Amino acid sequence: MSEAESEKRNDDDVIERVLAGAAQRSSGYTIFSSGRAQALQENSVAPSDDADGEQLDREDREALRRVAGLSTELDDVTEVEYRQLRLEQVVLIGIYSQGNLRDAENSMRELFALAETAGAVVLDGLLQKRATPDPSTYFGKGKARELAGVVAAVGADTVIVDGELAPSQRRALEDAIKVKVIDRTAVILDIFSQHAKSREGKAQVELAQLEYLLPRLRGWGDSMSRQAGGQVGGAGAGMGSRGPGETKIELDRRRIHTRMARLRKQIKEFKPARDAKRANRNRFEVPSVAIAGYTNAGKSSLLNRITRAGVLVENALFATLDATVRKSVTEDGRPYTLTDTVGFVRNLPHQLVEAFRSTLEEVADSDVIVHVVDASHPDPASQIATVRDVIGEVGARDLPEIIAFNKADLADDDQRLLLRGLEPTGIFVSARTGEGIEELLERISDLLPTPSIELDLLIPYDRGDVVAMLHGRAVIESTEYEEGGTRVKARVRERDEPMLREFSTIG
Ligand SMILES: Nc1nc2c(ncn2[C@@H]2O[C@H](COP(=O)(O)OP(=O)(O)OP(=O)(O)O)[C@@H](O)[C@H]2O)c(=O)[nH]1
Ligand SMILES: [Mg+2]
Repeated sequence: MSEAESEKRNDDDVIERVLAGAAQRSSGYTIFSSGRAQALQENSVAPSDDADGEQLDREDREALRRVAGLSTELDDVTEVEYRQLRLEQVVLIGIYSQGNLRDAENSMRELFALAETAGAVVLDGLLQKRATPDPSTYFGKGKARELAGVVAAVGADTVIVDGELAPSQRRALEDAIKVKVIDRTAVILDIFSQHAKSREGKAQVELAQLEYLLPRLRGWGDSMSRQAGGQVGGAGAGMGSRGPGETKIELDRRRIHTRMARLRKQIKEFKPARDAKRANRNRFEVPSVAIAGYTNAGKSSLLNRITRAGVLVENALFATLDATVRKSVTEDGRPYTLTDTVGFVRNLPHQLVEAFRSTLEEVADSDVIVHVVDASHPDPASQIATVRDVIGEVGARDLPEIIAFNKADLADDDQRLLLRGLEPTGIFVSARTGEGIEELLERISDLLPTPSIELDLLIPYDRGDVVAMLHGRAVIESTEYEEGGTRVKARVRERDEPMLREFSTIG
């Protein structure tokens, strides 16, 4: 089989897989074991803080053990274009420049957690000092060769780059190190595709995957059409560029475009239902609290602690991908909703920012934002900044925000001091020990819009809807059943008062 033919076949597999993927992905297997979850929290393979690139390199290599017999054969390298990470043995690579080593290390740690979450086993992590990525091979030719040695030595079958790779960079790097190479975006997309539950979520993730895949279709026709460089139609492309490869790629492109169009249409069709749901909530105006924050900060755990809702908690990134709404009441009996949201992450692939705008819109709609921050994280400031950026993007910047430093049980005095400095009004809480939860609830209660208008109402028995509405949005002080209907004493919000006037027994 010629090279072009084999690539063609491979493209075929890939496209089939992505297009058919949604169904398989929903089959609901669990990929997290408690053992791995532990490793995430400990950051056991993560580089130490004061190391430079060389040390990191050495230390990590010494700490590694190769799992025999599991490495993938080299033949597989070109086999899969859109790669799935599951259970792959990976080496992480990244670059850092003068003065941002710490940042690069933190980002690397996060990539480590992302890779584990996607189901890969991380064998090594390497950071190279260079101001900008090499345009052709990302790492530069010499370093790429060294990397090839490390990869072979530890028996990795995949390299993950902490950054975004141009399709051509990825190809060149792959040719140099002889194993498949993927970037951070691909890892995040993979996690999202494994975790999306709702039909809308799945459609959005698939769309994002196809968007990502499209410019990365590898094949003869692809490189040829690039050579033809901007000439119109096929006519100027010249001899040899109109082979079966090109036809095939074009065909695939068309199929992908068709599929994408259908997904976009589907997603559009979900919108009215979502808006109706939201409008309904607005009509009944139960005040709402959104729990937002960086991925793995403990948002779902906090929601569980508050409502005992049993929301999926996992020591993994992006455990929550669909917004979960729970009801709660304040001390003085005012009902409100609590919404768990998808976690934020830096460099969220732009395809996904758009895709998850819908979940984030929940945040923009809320009355109060509880911004959960992992108190045990080495770089809380940049996590806070990332989350605030996204909050701003969805137009929720002016909403009251409560900073909750979660995992306070893991923060020592120094860390607490540092966090205090960052956010003097932040509350230390722990979903695990229960520390600070009372204070958090009080703060929420203070910030929620309060019903203050006292009403004494007599509601006819055929107006059950009004009674139900009151239960949703007012503080009910007493209910009695009289001859003329239900007598309710309640406190309501100012803006609800006019429509209740007709049932008022006073005035
Ligand atoms: N020690 C400690 N661990 C916590 C605390 N709260 C949460 N965790 C752990 O942190 C991990 C992440 O918790 P989740 O509640 O799933 O975090 P999340 O913010 O909802 O994460 P995503 O949905 O993935 O964005 C889990 O392993 C929790 O057990 C806490 O107060 N203390
Ligand atoms: Mg969660």
